[in-house]
This record gives sequence, C-alpha cells and structure tokens, in this order.
Amino acid sequence: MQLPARLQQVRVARTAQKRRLICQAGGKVMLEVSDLQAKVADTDKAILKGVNLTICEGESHAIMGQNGSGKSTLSRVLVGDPQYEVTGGSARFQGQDLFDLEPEERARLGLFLSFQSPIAIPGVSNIDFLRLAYNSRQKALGKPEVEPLQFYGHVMPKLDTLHIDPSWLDRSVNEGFSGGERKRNEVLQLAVLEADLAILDEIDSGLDIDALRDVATAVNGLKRGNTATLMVTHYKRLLNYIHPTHVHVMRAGQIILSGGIEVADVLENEGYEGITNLLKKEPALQTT
Ligand SMILES: Nc1ncnc2c1ncn2[C@@H]1O[C@H](COP(=O)(O)OP(=O)(O)OP(=O)(O)O)[C@@H](O)[C@H]1O
Repeated sequence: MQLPARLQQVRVARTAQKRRLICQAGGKVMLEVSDLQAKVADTDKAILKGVNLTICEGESHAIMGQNGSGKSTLSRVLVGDPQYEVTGGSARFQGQDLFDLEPEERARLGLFLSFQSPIAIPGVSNIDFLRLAYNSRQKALGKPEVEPLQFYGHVMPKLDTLHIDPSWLDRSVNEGFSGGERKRNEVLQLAVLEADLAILDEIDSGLDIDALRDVATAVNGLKRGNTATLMVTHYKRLLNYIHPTHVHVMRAGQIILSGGIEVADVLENEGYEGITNLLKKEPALQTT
C-alpha cells in the first residue's frame, strides 16, 4: 500500500535520525542516503528500490552483493551519471542536497568515483588532466591555483607511493594502459584530488597481487579523520588491506544487511546463501 506523501517523509526522516546516532561520538555525518530510488533514464527499469546508507567522517564502508544487485548504479547515481534518473528518496553530502548539484559541483565538494572501467582520454596528458582537476577543486575550496612546477611537487610523492613511473604523467589519460594500470591511474587521481569521500568501484578487479597492495596502501595513506571511503567489491581480499568499519550486502536494489567484517566472513565462507540463511534465522537483522 502506498503511504500518503507526508507520512512517507516522516518515515524517511525518522530512519535518518535513527541512523545518525550510529556516528562515532563527535564524528560528523558525511553522506546520508535515505530511501533512494532510481531507474534507467527514459525507461521504466527501476534499479535502486529504497537504499538507506549513512557514512560518517573517518569510516570505511564496503558494499558487497551479487552481480546485478545495483552496487555500481548506486555509485553512479551518487556522482550524477545522466544514465540514471532519481525517482524517490534523498541524498545529502556534506550537508548539501546532492541532487541539487551538477556532477562537477559534487566533485568539487569532495566526492570522487573511481570507475569499474576507467575511460581513456586521447590527446590529454595525465599531468594536464590532473592539474586541471586539482585546480578546479582548489578554486572550490577558495585556495590558490597551482602552477605546473608547483604541481610537480604535489604529484611526485603520490607517484612514489603508488610505484608509478613518472613517464606516465606525459602519456594521454589511460590511452594504451592495461586494465590494472588504469586502476592505478584512478587511484593516482584520487590521491591528487584528496577527495573527502572516495567511492571505489571494484578497484581490486584486474589488479595483480603487488598492484592490489600498492593501491590499498595508497588508499589507506589518504585516510584522514575527516575523510571516508565507500568500496564496492566482490572479494574479502581487498578488505584485508583496507579494513572496513561497515560492510553492507545489497540485493535487488536495496541494502538488506549491514554489519562489520563478520558479514564479509559469512559471504566468504558460505556465499550469498549464507546471508539468506542468516536472515531467515534472524529476520530482525534485515535492514530493509
Ligand atoms: N544503463 C542501463 N541500462 C539498462 N540496464 C542497466 C543499466 N545500468 C544498470 N542496469 C541493470 O541494472 C542492474 C544493476 O546493475 P549494476 O551495474 O548496478 O549491478 P552491480 O551490482 O554493480 O553488478 P556487478 O557486480 O556485476 O558489477 C543490472 O541488471 C544491470 O543490467
């Protein structure tokens, strides 16, 4: 039964209020997603069917879920991918209504998404691309833009951490890069931009063991008390490096279970059937 609109709002506000209490003492809510619904633009295909998620400063969240459960769609809707249309619910980031902002405004506000399949930009060098993005964020923060030489000083230590050869800076963005190199390049972008909330969509896919360790080390090195991470992953191995404070399971466009690393352990040992069995035994654990 459809609830009257007013009642619906109250319910959303109440659940949001309840979740806010989860924040560590003193910690600020960074992202608050309430009953988010979204469909593929210009179609009737609904994908997100009421997602609730609260991320506080200093937290690392992992979202796991079977193929097609809506994890990437959630990431893309948050950054404003025009492929999708928001049909209900809300999302606030750093106190602002996310859906009132253009994608580039969301980025300037400190939201970063590393794509599952990063695209190439022929003709634009990595260093120019990085400096442009960096200066755009500097401007938004009311800080001075940096000159090329000064920017080298900012980017060089990041290359070191990621074990990236400086020659990458002169190459066109991702052109001719292998899948794993593209992922590393994405984390370089993240490191340079120093985003507040990094959404990492399957950052571990296609990485060899050393690259996974480098990427995870770099992500861990970026953590500050007032930043947060949202990782989409299929495997616990990433979580062995980037320790999550929260692990969520997504099914059919909703987050159905939230907990700590033990949720990833159930998945690793028993698969999604283990989650279904757990929720059958303990229905109260189900979040939606
Ligand atoms: N632009 C689109 N047009 C049509 N269907 C789409 C579109 N984007 C997503 N979908 C469908 O929505 C569902 C959720 O897709 P999504 O990519 O969010 O899943 P996922 O949980 O990230 O999956 P995976 O683990 O395989 O990456 C899938 O059935 C997918 O085919």
